Amino acid sequence: MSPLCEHCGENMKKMNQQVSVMRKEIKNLRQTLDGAVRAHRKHLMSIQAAVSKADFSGHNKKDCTSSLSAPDALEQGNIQTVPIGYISSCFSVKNGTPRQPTICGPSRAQLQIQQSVFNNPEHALVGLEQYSHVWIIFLFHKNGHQSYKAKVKPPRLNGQRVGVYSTRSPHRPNSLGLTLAKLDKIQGDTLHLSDIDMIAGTPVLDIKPYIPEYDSLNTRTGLESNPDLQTVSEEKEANISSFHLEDKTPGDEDEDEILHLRGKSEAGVCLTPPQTPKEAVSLLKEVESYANEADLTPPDCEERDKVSDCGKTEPAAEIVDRPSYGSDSSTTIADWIREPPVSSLDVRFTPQAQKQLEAFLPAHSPEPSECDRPRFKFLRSPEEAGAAIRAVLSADPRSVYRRTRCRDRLFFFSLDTVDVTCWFGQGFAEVLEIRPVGPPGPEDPCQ
Ligand SMILES: C[S@@+](CC[C@H](N)C(=O)[O-])C[C@H]1O[C@@H](n2cnc3c(N)ncnc32)[C@H](O)[C@@H]1O
Repeated sequence: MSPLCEHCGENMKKMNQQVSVMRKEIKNLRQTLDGAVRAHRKHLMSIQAAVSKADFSGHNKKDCTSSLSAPDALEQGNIQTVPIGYISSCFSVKNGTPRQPTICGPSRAQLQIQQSVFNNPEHALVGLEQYSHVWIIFLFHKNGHQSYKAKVKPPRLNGQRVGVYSTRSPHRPNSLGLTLAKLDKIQGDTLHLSDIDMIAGTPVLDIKPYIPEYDSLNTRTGLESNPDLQTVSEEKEANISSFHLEDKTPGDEDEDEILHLRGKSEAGVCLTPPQTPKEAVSLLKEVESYANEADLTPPDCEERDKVSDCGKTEPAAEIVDRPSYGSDSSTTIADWIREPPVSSLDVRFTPQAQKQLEAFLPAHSPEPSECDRPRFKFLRSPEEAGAAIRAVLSADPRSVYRRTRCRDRLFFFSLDTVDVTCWFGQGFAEVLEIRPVGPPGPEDPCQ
């Protein structure tokens, strides 16, 4: 017979059995809670990944659900890109499009920020009007195929092969392009650009202001050694961030949300493993409220940054004797960019082609639209169009294949609303015909 408890008179053995059942239940409960905490933590991470993606590519909250299924993807660099807009430009096909933005100044484009990316696309452009140039990061969407090779033959190297990463070839892993464009003006949600080398329909992934203090080594070298300049630059940066924080207008939902989330993340949330069920329950609640408010910065990111900054080791640089560029002794470029083996061409127009070009009306001419003269869409005058055509042709836009195998064939390209027909001789290109753009002709195997 088991002894009885001297306080309550209950059977001690029975009581011990009840205690051990309760212990088991507590253990189970703890495991369940641990599991729930782990699941919430995972959920939280996926939201963090989704929103940092929203921050990066312009997703808004309603679009984020699609990325929740790939929380680890971002960490591994596998992001799903979302175009912020599509280029509308004076170049409709690759053929004849300048190889770099500097080749043809009047090459104009517009970029309208998509309504699906920001509720108020024009808000994303506030402040950008203070810059004269912007970096455009885009997709070479008309590469035709996704294949790429480690070595390529840039047209300017006339058949010689170099590593793809020493070139600006469109055919590269990820098909990303980078253009420094002139920002002519911003109207609402639309950027008006010039000096571009992208064809119409190019999906744009990002825009960043061109800041010589950061982006040009010439200016950067000066900045490092000139404390006054550094102060100006820091002030400029401070102004930009305070502008972001203060210049909120009602209806600025996206910006408000991101600012709110950033503020919350500074408080952080403790994600150390719970030691007791009580801790687990309280952590669970914290995680739940945190996740519900979509607080999105990984709690350990500051820590990670510190570690990577401190532990950064520079790879040993290969010492190569490279000639410096111009007066700037800190910058070097490949010889073939400065002195390409392909020389620039003289460009001439036949009298007939010249006359045909002059018949075109400028984009904003007061002539009635029903007038039967053809009209430019982007270009401002026949002179500007002539300069653009000269610029394109003098850089010899032919592929190496065409230059060597189809030397005698006519070359066609479009610029704005103009179809250009020309031919190439030794050291020159001649424009034979200028016509308003028509439907595309049969595919030319040489193009
Ligand atoms: C050599 S790439 C340089 C582009 C950019 N400046 C860069 O460095 O990444 C420029 C050429 O890419 C081609 N191109 C432009 N837009 C394109 C697009 N959306 N898809 C495929 N090719 C394109 C045109 O033939 C143009 O001459």
